[in-house]
Amino acid sequence: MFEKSTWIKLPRSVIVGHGTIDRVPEAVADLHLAGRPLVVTSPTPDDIAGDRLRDGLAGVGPAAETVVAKEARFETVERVIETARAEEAGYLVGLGGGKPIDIAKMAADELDVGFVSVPTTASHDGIVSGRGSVPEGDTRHSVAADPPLAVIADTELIANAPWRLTTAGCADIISNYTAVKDWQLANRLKNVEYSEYAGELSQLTAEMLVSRADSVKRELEESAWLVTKALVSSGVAMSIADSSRPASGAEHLISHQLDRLAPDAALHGHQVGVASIVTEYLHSGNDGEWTQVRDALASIDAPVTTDELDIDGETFIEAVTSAHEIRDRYTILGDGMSEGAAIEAATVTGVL
Ligand SMILES: NC(=O)C1=CN([C@@H]2O[C@H](COP(=O)(O)OP(=O)(O)OC[C@H]3O[C@@H](n4cnc5c(N)ncnc54)[C@H](OP(=O)(O)O)[C@@H]3O)[C@@H](O)[C@H]2O)C=CC1
Ligand SMILES: O=C(CO)COP(=O)(O)O
Ligand SMILES: [Zn+2]
Repeated sequence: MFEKSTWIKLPRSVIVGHGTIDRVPEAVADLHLAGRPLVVTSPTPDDIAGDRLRDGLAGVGPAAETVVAKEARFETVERVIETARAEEAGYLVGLGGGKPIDIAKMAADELDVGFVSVPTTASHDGIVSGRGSVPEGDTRHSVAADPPLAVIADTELIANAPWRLTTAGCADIISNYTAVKDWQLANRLKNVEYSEYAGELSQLTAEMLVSRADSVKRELEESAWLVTKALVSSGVAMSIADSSRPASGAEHLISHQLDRLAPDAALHGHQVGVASIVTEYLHSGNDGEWTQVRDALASIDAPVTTDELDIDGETFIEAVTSAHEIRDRYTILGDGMSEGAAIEAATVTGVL
């Protein structure tokens, strides 16, 4: 008897383009979101776009309250939940990079209210996905949460954000190549459920971005457009899989370890990019596709070495050799790499 079932949760509206922040009220009305909005943001996005967003929202409902969050921690999520309850917020709007968007996403999930994502950077696919990521103590929690009801990405704002944030978003997408390979490996070796649709979509997203890498250029709004659309597509792949597997394999495990060992040294996307050069080498060997991954990263100005990440080689090797411990997610790292093998892989690929 056939007993499978699936529930795919996706954003209902995705609005990407020039000046779209002014369409947030329209999207809110279209979704029938009602009551007082609570804007969750961080200092820079609040300065850049907070008033414009709040003024717009005041046209379709009560004046918005705001929480300015500096850190993505569980206690910040709690603070947002308390404020939302005290203000009887009807829905939450995350304005900014990954930090405020994750916080708003997790708080909205707990409160069971609607959540709208208004990214001001295209730094990774968490701006669209149904996952929140919070560092806590020695580990990082990747938490399932409902994806945003709407994603409204203003390419003008995103294009004016520091270029390195956009190259980090590109690198997060390029790392989909190795994430999918890890997922397929886990399927073959450990019978982990694999979705062909999600895997193909994730891979296709990376291929399309790489094939258009020539158009990814500093201060070109078209770059923000290309990268944001790729992040949306990657987020959809994760929603189809109901897992971050299509976009998060061993390269993400290594990056999560780097967050712990060298906090705030480099951006998430840049770390996963460099790590994916090494994990691609582990998958396909010396004559394999790791040079393509490296060249794709280099072509969009993303780091390809530990020096460019501003992380020392020893720390990187420690992250590679311990990454398998942090999560029950089978990858090419298996039950762990020896230090010698990790140094060899990082040296051959020029990462060290
Ligand atoms: N949910 C998921 O799947 C994932 C979540 N993450 C999480 O996302 C976070 C990292 O994402 P990231 O976007 O780098 O984090 P941030 O939200 O910290 O944004 C990065 C920096 O960019 C600044 N900024 C944001 N928008 C603009 C703009 N338009 N112009 C100028 N500066 C701007 C921020 O300012 P300010 O300092 O004022 O905030 C911050 O300094 C981490 O918390 C990580 O755990 C990472 C990967 C996946
Ligand atoms: O960053 C991600 C996908 O790009 C998701 O990371 P996690 O698997 O840690 O949630
Ligand atoms: Zn990522």
